This record gives sequence, C-alpha cells and structure tokens, in this order.
Amino acid sequence: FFFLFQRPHTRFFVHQYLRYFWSHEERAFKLLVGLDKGTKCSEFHSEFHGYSELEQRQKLKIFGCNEIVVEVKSYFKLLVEEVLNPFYIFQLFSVILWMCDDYYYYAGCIILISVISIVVSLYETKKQSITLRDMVASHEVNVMTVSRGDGVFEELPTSKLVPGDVVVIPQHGCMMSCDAVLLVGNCIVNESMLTGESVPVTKTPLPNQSDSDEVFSPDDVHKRYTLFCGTQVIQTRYYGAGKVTAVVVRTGYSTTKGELVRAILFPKPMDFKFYQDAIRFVQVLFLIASIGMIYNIATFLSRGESAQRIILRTLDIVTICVPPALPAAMTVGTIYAQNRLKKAGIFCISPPRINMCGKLKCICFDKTGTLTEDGLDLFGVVPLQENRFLHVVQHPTDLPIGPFLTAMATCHSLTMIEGELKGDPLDLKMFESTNWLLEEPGQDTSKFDIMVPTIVKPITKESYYSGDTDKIAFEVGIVRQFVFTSALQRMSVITRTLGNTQMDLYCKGAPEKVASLCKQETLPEDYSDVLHRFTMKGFRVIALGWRQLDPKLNWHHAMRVQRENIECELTFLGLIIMQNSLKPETTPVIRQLKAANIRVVMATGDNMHTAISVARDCAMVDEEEKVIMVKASPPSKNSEAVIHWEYAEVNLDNELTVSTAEESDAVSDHYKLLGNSYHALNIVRADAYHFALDGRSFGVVRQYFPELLPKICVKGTIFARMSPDQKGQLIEQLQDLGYVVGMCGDGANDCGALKTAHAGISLSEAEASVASPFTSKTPNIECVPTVIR
Ligand SMILES: Nc1ncnc2c1ncn2[C@@H]1O[C@H](COP(=O)(O)OP(=O)(O)OP(=O)(O)O)[C@@H](O)[C@H]1O
Repeated sequence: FFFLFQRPHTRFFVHQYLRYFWSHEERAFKLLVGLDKGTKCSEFHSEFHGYSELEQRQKLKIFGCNEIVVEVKSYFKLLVEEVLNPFYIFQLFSVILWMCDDYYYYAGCIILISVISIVVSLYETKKQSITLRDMVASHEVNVMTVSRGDGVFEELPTSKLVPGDVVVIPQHGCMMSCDAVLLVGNCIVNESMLTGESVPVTKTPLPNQSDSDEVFSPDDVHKRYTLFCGTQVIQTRYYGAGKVTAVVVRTGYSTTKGELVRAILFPKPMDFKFYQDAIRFVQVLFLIASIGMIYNIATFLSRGESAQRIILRTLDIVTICVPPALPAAMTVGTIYAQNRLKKAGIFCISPPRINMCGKLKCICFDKTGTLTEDGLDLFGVVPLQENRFLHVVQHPTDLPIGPFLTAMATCHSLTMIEGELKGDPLDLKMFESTNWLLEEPGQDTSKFDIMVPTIVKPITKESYYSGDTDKIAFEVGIVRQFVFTSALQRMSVITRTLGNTQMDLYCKGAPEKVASLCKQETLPEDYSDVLHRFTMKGFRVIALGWRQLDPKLNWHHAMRVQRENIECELTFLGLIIMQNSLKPETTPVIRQLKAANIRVVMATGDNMHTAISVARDCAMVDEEEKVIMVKASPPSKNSEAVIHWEYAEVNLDNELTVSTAEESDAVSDHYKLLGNSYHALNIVRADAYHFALDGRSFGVVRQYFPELLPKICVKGTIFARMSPDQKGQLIEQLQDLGYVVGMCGDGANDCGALKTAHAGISLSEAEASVASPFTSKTPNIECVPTVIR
C-alpha cells in the first residue's frame, strides 16, 4: 500500500464492504489487506512504534473507517427486493389473469395471503437485521489510546484506527474493535462472540526474534498472540506500570469478526440439490402445462371461440400447473420454523439454512463438552516412583510435595476474575484437587523477582518447607505461560520456587504428545499398556512432564525463549485420569438419529481409544459392530507411505498392511482390501464395521492415498486427535461424498467445521455467536433432532 500511497489518484471499488485497489504494476484490481499477509513477525517489534497524525490520516483514506456497520434496510427497499423475486412476479401475472377472467374470489384470497406473507417477512427480515446490527455493535468502545511514537500517547476514536497503529489495551480490559497482535504483556480474553466458548483464553506477546523470517499469520500459527475484534479483554497483565500494547493488523470488515458478519450478510450461494430439483420440477410442470395449452388451443380453435377467450383459457392452464402461492407458503414456513426454533432455545442467524436442515444425512459431533460433560471429574492420578507407575491415587492432596503436585498446581491458565477462579474446566478440576491457593499479587511482587504475576502455595501447615537457616514458605511463582492450543495438544509453564535459583518447566497435555517430548528413559516400561488400559475404559488421560531449566536462564531469557527450545528433554511425571461421562441426553439422541438412517460421526481432539470407548458407550458403534483402526504413516527413508489396518479391540493377529501406491490401487476395493484376512472378510459381508482414524493418519491418507479417502470416510465413524483444520477438512470430504452434513460442537476447536457444514449448531451460553448459523442455549445434543425436524 505504500506504492498506492505515492499516487494520489488511485482507483478503487468496494465490493461486499471490502476495498479493491488498482495496481498499476500488475494491471489488476487487488484486494486491500492489512498487516495480516506478508508481514514478518520480527517487523512488528522493529517497525511499528506509532504513527504520526499525518501518517494516520493518510492511511485512513486508504483503509477507510474501522467500523462494522450492518445496514438495516428501509421497508421500501426490502419490499422492492422481496417483490422482485420471480415467484412474486409470476403471482402478479396470475392474479391479473384471474381478474381478467372475472375470477375474483380466488384471486382475492391469493392477494390476501401474499400480502400477509410479505408483511410478515418484511417485519421479520427487518427485525433480524436489527438484531444482527445490535449483536455486531454490542458494547463497542469508542476511544482507544494510541502511541504517537517517542512515548507520546493520544486518545483516538476507534473508528479511526488503521493497520499499523500501536494501541494500549486498558488494564481493566475492553471490547476489541480491531484485530491486533500483542507486543507486550498478557491479556485474558473472552472469545465467546467468535467461538461460542466462554472459557477465558490467555493471549501472550508475540516473541521478539529479530533473526527470524517467519511470516505473521493471525488465523492459525499466531492466533495465541492475536486479540480479535469482537472479543472481550477481561484483564491485562504486565509488570509494574508498564503498558500492554498491541499493533493493529486488520480493521473493519477485514477483521475476523467482519469476515463472519460478511458471511452472514452475503452467504455463499450453496450448490444445493434442492434448488436444482426445484427448477427441474417447475420445468416439468411447464412441460405438462404446454401440452395442455396446445390441446386447449386446438380444441378452442375447432370450436371457433374468440381470441380473448383462447388466450385467457390457455394462460390459465399455466397458473393451474405452477402453484402461485408457493413463495408465500415458503416464506411463511421459514418464518414459523425460525420462531419454533427460538422457542426451543435455538437461535438461527441464517434462516435460508433452515430448509436445508430437513435434508441432513450425516451429523458430526465433537466429543468433549458436546457428547460428554465439559466439567470432567478427576478420577485419580498416577504418579511415578523410580520410573514405575504407582497405583491410582484418588486424592492428589495425599501426595507429598514434589514435581508431580507442583505440576498440577502450576500448569494451567487459571486466573482470578472478580475473586473467582476461572478458566478451562479441566484446569480448574485439576488445580482444585490439589487444594493449593492461587494468588495474583498484582503490583506487589517484591518477593521473587520484580516480575512474578501469579503465585501458588499449599494451604496446609505441614507443607511448609523448612530450609537449613530460615523457615521459608513453599511458594511457586508462575513466571511464564505457554498457552494450550488444540494444534499443539499441550501447555506449559515456567516456574520458580521461592528460594530456588533455578527455574522449572512443567508441561501437561495429550499423553502421546508429552511422551514424545520426554527423555525416553524416563518413560516407564509399561507406559503404553497403562495408558491403553485407561483410555480403553473411556477415561480422558492427561500426562505431565517436568524439567529443571538451565541455572543460567534468567528472567529475561525466560521471557524470550521459544517454547520449542525448552519443551523437550522432559522427565515424565505421570498421568492425570479424568472421568469422561456422557451427558444423559447423548445416547437417546444418537439412537434416534441412527434409527432415522442419519449417519453419526465423531470428530474429536482426544485420544483414539477414549474416543472409541465413548462411541461405544453412546451407541454410535453398536455392541456387535467392530471398529477397524486405520493407521497410516508417511513415507520415510526406507519405506513408502503405508496403511495399516487393525481391529481396535482385538489382538493384533488380524492386522494387515498395505504399502506403496500400486498396492493401494489394489486395495481401493473393499473386498480386495480386507479379503486378505478371513475375519475382515466376514466383517465386510456383515457390513457391521466402522473405521476409526486419528488426525495424523487422516493427513497421510489425504496426501498419499487420496483415492481411498472417500471409501474410508463412507465407513469412518471415529476421527480422533483431529486438529481444528482437520475437522473442517473432514466435513468437506463428507460433503464431497454427497452428504448434507451437520456439525454440532461447543466452540473453539470446532469453529472451522461449524462454518463449513451445511448446518453448524454451536452449543453455547452466549445468546448468539457469529460462530455458526445455529446456536443452542441448551448445552446438549437434543437440539439436533429439533433442528432436523
Ligand atoms: N487445558 C489443557 N491443558 C493441557 N492439555 C490439554 C488441555 N485440554 C486438552 N488437552 C489435551 O489436548 C488434547 C486436544 O484437545 P482439544 O481441545 O483439541 O480436544 P478435546 O477437548 O480433547 O476434544 P473435542 O475435540 O472432542 O472437544 C486433549 O485430548 C487433551 O489431551
């Protein structure tokens, strides 16, 4: 845009609220983007220190105001748009025709019905867009402090923000009115408006690595450093009186929220079979009508009737064949449906989708929080002693103070909001089970370094640790947090115990992930067996790892260090076992859907065996049905990509392996594929099997065995360890197979999938989030049959 800058006479046009500028060099119109494309991460720290007033004004001309305003059309405008619909024009034609034919009563009825339907639909459309406008504009702050460089700050209306502005996030939070990347300080954010999930999320500053060429990408890799428009910053954290600053990367309709609002205002025309069929249906009716017309003309001519009568009678046949009250019926139907949904606690922001819901043939469910309870109960913990698993300890308070207990007390992103501990339900249960105290000391951090934000300590007296000289209370300060992301499947913290010079790193996450980061000699021999034992029973298992950091690592280094560089060489500490109970409504709904011949699929971020066990418990997989795990590995130095099939719950003697592309050709037929194994053949015949695969295999199959993917998806029921992107890809794949697909999830890692699906239903307390077309207030899957009905 600097290039555009130098030329005062630039040409641009606005399409669906986005600006496209003429590029003289490329001789084409180009979409105007903010700093979200092509800017290096390091540049945010080195290049952006605040614009001068002049620079700001110039940029504002290019980017336009930072506003997302939903236009509420006047009744007249809506009427013109509504009435210009081809169906209504046909209706007008029919009514005129009937009037000419002295056919007043019926014409009168149709006029009456149509007027009512138009009035109702205008009223509802207007109400809808007012709701959308209010939802979009809710609690916007009007001014923000921006940096003008050299330590000068100024208040600026948020509508004037431009990409590149350095804004100060107020200490007590604010509603974000632009997308911005955090430079300094931490922020606790409620992203429910965008994700539907109201668990507070911690955002940390973008690491400052001057030597890195990494390009900034706010929507995936660098999400955890980005504050999104429409989300509520609840609190900020920084040490002393330092300001928490962020660089604006996108404004107005280019922000994530703007994008979502645009998706509602300008829905992608869906290539939906219903419309094609509707057109075909009308064509067939016309064909029948024209036969009638020809017959009519012939008989009337032979009888020598007048021309007027012939025309009237002939055209009348068209109005008999094509029902003129159709549009009125459709509009009224949709409006009633929307109201009925509302009564059932389901909010719909995109009424045209309602028609599609009746055609749903496959529903994907997220697991945790959707099929199973969100607030998992702690079943127990399994710590290690001399590299061996101990028995399950039900109350972590019985454990001696040591790395395991400290990990449970520190490795979370909980935060105090108005005196109450808030955060991920899993973190909350884990921390509460330790019976430790969490203190957020605010500005008073003198005991540690000047910079420790949060302290945890045991409550009981015995837990005081007595050193050689003084009695020092056992307290651990959480120096830095690497937040949890679904894609990384883990989180960690850097901590310092009072009195220690050395810092520690505690990591918790998916067992497979944590184990891969641990020194292999620290894993007990029976690690896989024990993990398998718990996951098979449907428990949700989380692993803990620990490492003492280099004594040379001081506070400043700790603040800058890359998580990949220290989340390695860990010592394995043990497992946390969480109960994963189904919501009581889950199983009946799953049975009901299956009885209606609607496919049910699970897409979860959790462990494969846990997922299979939950699928069995909720009757997604019936007792007599088998589950075949599809395990695919990418090519390595010695071998090509391989697919390996094995029963999930039987010994491994039924496995068979397929490698190389030629073989994969051979396997593309199910009979050939499984025919190598007697048992497998039986299964195919009985048709009573389900495929289960994890995210890694899904990726490999997509890349190396694309011809097999449709076949796997047709029989795939359990998709475990799926990243948020993969959930979306799965929905696309099912859509490619011709299914009308619904997705029901509870937010965060399902957002992509909720948007991709034909009907995305988000379970959320937030009245309506822009995350998906349907939002159900009741947090269970009973809403799915309601939506389908
Ligand atoms: N707060 C957390 N801290 C550390 N690890 C976690 C945390 N929450 C989840 N995990 C681990 O990361 C994995 C992936 O989590 P993710 O949120 O993507 O999916 P999920 O919650 O398991 O399931 P679903 O997709 O069904 O909601 C989990 O299975 C768990 O092992």
